[in-house]
Amino acid sequence: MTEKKQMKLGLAMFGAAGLNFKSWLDPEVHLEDYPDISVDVKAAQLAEKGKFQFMFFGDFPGTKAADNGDMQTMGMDPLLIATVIASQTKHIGLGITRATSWNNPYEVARQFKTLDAISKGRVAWNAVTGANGVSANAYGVSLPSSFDRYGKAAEFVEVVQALWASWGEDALKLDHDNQIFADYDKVKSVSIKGKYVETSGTLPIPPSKQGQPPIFHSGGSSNSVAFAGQHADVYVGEVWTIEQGKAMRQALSQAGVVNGRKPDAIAFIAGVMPLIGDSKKEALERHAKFISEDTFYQRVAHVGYALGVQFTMADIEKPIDSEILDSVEITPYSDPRTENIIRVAREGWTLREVVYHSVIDYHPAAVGTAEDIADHLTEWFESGAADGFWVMPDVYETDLKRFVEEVVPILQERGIFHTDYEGETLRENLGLPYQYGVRKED
Ligand SMILES: Cc1cc2nc3c(=O)[nH]c(=O)nc-3n(C[C@H](O)[C@H](O)[C@H](O)COP(=O)(O)O)c2cc1C
Repeated sequence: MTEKKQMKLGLAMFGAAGLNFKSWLDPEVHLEDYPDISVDVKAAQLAEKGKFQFMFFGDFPGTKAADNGDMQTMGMDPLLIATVIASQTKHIGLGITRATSWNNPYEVARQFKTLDAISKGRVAWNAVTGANGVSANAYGVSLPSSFDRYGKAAEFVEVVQALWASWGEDALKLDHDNQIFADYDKVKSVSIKGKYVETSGTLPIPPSKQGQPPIFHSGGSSNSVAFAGQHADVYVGEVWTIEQGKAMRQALSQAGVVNGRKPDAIAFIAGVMPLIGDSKKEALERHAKFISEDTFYQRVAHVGYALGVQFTMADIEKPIDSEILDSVEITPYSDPRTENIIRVAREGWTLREVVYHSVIDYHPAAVGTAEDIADHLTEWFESGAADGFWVMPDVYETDLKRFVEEVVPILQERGIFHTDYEGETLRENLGLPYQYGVRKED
């Protein structure tokens, strides 16, 4: 019997008590010592207990929370948080974002190879261009056009990978008899002068257990997909329907093939917000506690905008009229969340409950019992919409715990999620080939 394909799970980590900005208000969360690294470590250990293949750290330097009731996220540097987590875990991978638009490639190469070595091959670099002008300004630069962002990103990754390979794979000797630590003829200086970045020097760190970190990438535009085709092993993206997921996977596959790679070379990881409860209603009520009045009304307006109507207060406690839903025309300019809004609304929820389904968010929600959430993941995975999921629980202490204790066992029983780590390194656990230096061919 051939083994069923296995989904990958990654935990979204933004250096807070959960993905919801109000997660700090959950009675189970104790943040008297904010910022408190032990909260992040505990979430990582919980995800490792659930055999998540990786954690995914975002990075938005320079930004501050929008509302006095919101928790600040990513105030601290994710690379440093991940370093502490690496020392307190054994298996889970650590995918960390560092944008190419405002960082320096030598610095990135050095930090990631150091952490990859320390963690014995559990690190990935999420090489994003970054689209946030506030972050760029904090680094004293302004954000260039998409063309230049991706032009620079491609050069940046090649410089980083060339630096990673500047220590020859077999340069380390540790030969006590002949007192030879390393063959330094095999440690070569890299000299690259590109249009956007340049370097001249060596990075004297031997390969980690996985050679070097795999490349993750997150974006959405065609430039981003083309960049991934050449450089990425894993793509974390925003899609709201199974059809959108399938199209994204197909686009990534084609972008890889154009670059001489195998059709399944790039794993597509879709975001999902698991809203878990003993019933759908209860899950929605719980999630509603984390949405402020202001945000709620902004989202009502947004749903109206996507559907081409202006809702009034009288509409909020009623299901959305089916005539409105029938008349919506989806065009390339529609909000990409529109089809998901319509799908949820057709289930007969009130407008208030439709909003509580997180239809106006960065990623779709899976709502209900552990079984409902497992069904959502199974359906998306088995229909080819994603190779895995970037899981965003509202609160780690409560929602992640339930996900690990209740959803993961169902996926394991269905034979679509592993029951233990396959190997020691992140590459082994993601099924990615060993790589050292700039990619040549798969
Ligand atoms: C899932 C996901 C995670 C992202 N995380 C970050 C991040 O942590 N830091 C950042 O500066 N940008 C982040 N971005 C933004 C991307 O860098 C990208 O610039 C943005 O999505 C715009 O897409 P485009 O570059 O394809 O136009 C993320 C995007 C996605 C889809």
